[in-house]
Amino acid sequence: MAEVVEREEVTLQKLKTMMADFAKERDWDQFHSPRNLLLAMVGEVGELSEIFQWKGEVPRGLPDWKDEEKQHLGEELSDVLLYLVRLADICGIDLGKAVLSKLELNAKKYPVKLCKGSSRKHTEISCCEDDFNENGGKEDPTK
Ligand SMILES: Nc1ccn([C@H]2C[C@H](O)[C@@H](COP(=O)(O)OP(=O)(O)OP(=O)(O)O)O2)c(=O)n1
Repeated sequence: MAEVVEREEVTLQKLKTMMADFAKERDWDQFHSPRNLLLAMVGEVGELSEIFQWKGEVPRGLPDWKDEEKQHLGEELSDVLLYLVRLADICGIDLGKAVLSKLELNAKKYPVKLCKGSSRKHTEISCCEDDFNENGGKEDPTK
């Protein structure tokens, strides 16, 4: 890529621009269609999965992994992120805006008081009184 971004300066916006430049310089816009990018991203998720395949559960921070293995992991995570950023761009989705909205939605779906210490899906969380509407029906916390 033409420009090297300092670590602390990385933003979704910069990654989007760098991927757009990367594709343009190579005349690869023709290949970066939504479907192609989605398949490329899923392929990279597969490569990411392969790193963990057959290892069983591994401790957080991967203390026993070699530097090369961690570097490889960083590369595959990056491939997934780069294709995701590019896919969002090509689809006209503002990923920064979308991800902040999604976090807000997640917080509504999973209120701390109902979810703390539980990994249950939001559809299985029993509603508190506030979540019932005047008809006695269950409010969808996501609406
Ligand atoms: N048409 C393409 C091909 C590649 N890339 C970029 C995005 C990814 O970050 C990386 C993917 O490159 P490879 O397909 O070579 O995949 P890997 O880097 O995983 O290499 P390998 O499959 O040999 O492990 O390059 C891209 O934007 N558009």
